[in-house]
Amino acid sequence: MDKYKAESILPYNKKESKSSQVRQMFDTIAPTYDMLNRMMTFGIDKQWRRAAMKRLAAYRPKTILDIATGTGDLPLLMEKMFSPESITGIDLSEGMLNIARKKIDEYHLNDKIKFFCENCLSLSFADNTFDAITVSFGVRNFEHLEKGYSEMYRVLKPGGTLVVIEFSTPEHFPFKQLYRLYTFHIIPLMGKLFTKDSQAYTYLPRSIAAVPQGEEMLKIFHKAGFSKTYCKKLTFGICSIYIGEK
Ligand SMILES: C[S@@+](CC[C@H](N)C(=O)[O-])C[C@H]1O[C@@H](n2cnc3c(N)ncnc32)[C@H](O)[C@@H]1O
Repeated sequence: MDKYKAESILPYNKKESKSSQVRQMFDTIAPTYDMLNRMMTFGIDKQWRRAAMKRLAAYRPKTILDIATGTGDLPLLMEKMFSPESITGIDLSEGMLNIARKKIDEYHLNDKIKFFCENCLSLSFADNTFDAITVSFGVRNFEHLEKGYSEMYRVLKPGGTLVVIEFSTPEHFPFKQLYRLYTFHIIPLMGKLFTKDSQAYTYLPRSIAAVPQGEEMLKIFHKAGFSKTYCKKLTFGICSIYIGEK
């Protein structure tokens, strides 16, 4: 398996595994995660998720696995937009999942949306289980990107769809320069002011800068077995949607 730069970008130290550090980081920032997300993206993250789910809705999936589900925003949006038969959300962080569970309780969706704590590098589901898999803002945190994608391929049904939403970096002047200034200077400052974990918001721009983008990301899709792949850039290239089929 190839190694990717994003895999060596760690939140805290060199000793523990990336999965363990990522879990610790999200457990710590979970209480302020939603609020800071909205603030840092000026609420545009909601539009990015909606744009991606519009594309997924066209495939009419009935059973969906949302990987790195976090506080559960994507399952709730899917339920609202096209109401599939069932949605399973998995995440490494119990802290994030507890917030997701509270939201599902509030909306009385416990029968339809289920959350489990697991690492997506070794999923507990049988081969060919889901019609679709979604991952929003999760893949840059994976310890092994190729392992993550090959597990997704394994549990997806033949003909099933994978939709990945991930940050990317604008390539052209002046957005490239403005974006760098914003992510490397303003975001860490906000993180310091509003969370107990200032390192989490220096990890964010470093991990975005290192994650494979565009064609490079699609190459990893192909390596895992996905076909009919494409990438759509949003908002000057700040966010990208990647789609592939099994
Ligand atoms: C930036 S949050 C995104 C949450 C949510 N998908 C969203 O759109 O807001 C990234 C999430 O990925 C989870 N995560 C990272 N690596 C993971 C892995 N290997 N397996 C499962 N979850 C993982 C983290 O715990 C965290 O909740």
